[in-house]
Amino acid sequence: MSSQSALEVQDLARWFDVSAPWLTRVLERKPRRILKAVDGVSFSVPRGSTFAIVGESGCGKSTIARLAVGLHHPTRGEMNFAHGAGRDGRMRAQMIFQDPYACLNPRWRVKDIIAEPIHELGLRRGAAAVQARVTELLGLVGLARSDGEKYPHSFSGGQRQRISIARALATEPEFLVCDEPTSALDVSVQAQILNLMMDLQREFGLTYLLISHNLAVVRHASDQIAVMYLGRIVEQAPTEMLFRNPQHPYTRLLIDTIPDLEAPNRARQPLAGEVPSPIDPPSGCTFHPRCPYAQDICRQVSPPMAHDNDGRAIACHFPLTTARTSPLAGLAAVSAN
Ligand SMILES: Nc1ncnc2c1ncn2[C@@H]1O[C@H](COP(=O)(O)OP(=O)(O)OP(=O)(O)O)[C@@H](O)[C@H]1O
Repeated sequence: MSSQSALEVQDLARWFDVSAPWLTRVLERKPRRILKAVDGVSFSVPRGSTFAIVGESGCGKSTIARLAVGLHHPTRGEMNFAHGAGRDGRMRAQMIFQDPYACLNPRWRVKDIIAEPIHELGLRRGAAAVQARVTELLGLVGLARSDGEKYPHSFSGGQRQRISIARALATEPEFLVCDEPTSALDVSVQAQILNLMMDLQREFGLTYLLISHNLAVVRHASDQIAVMYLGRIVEQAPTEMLFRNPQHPYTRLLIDTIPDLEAPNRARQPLAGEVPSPIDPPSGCTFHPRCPYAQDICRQVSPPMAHDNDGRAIACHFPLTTARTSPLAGLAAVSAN
């Protein structure tokens, strides 16, 4: 494992057995059904950086987040953190969820919620030291000492997310897995929480795995983006490269769904159709039924992942080259006639 990496993921897969119960299967002659939520994903996350995973609902993002914090075990492949379990035997990866309210005990005061992991892990000795640390953590996330006396229901969604960040920081993590941390929040509050996360990253050298269905949300917060479709990464690149020159048709279509204030009249191809079921995925390239460029080979052969020297990886038989980034717009213009 490279000393620069905080996390290396190699050929990671997580399958779920979604078959009917055994007796039903035998009596009704139903086949076993396997859902490949994540199927052969590889990436590495440099220390102190933010690696975002984006894609539509059901593509496997949350399953990767859960694998990262040990809530799922891989069916195949590996996920290695640089720090391992740490010298003190504890994992330094913590998770921040979409719905902070569901993760905060409603009967506990905020100061007790934040103090619990400090006490559990023995990170401070004595009530005064724990209390001082709680006050420090509240300050770090922009809350007042007096907020510690209140219960979670007294806070807005954004403030609750600040509380769950403080609780995560209480464990002194090196790695935070953030699963849709802002999607339950108003747009203005989303930016505040993302800015807070970026400030904390700079201050403590944290590494983030940021999961989102929304490319616009991760654009300013991430260093690299992996775009997932039906359990696989279809394109991965440094953030600005991905936005400037998306090469997978799916990435291009996702970018086209972002309202663009600078070019509101730009021709766009809508992202048509639903994500197919991962229980019975399409043959070949699983994106082919929705792809404007699909040809016979796309229906038959799954494209391998190709890496270039600039840090881009892409799995597509017909990547959009720079000269070809506008045919989608061309198609839209043709279909409008
Ligand atoms: N425990 C499970 N048992 C069976 N299927 C599961 C389980 N967890 C996830 N899945 C399925 O795996 C696929 C990927 O789910 P996952 O939650 O990882 O996707 P996602 O991209 O995070 O979507 P969303 O944004 O809707 O959560 C989905 O089809 C989902 O129904």
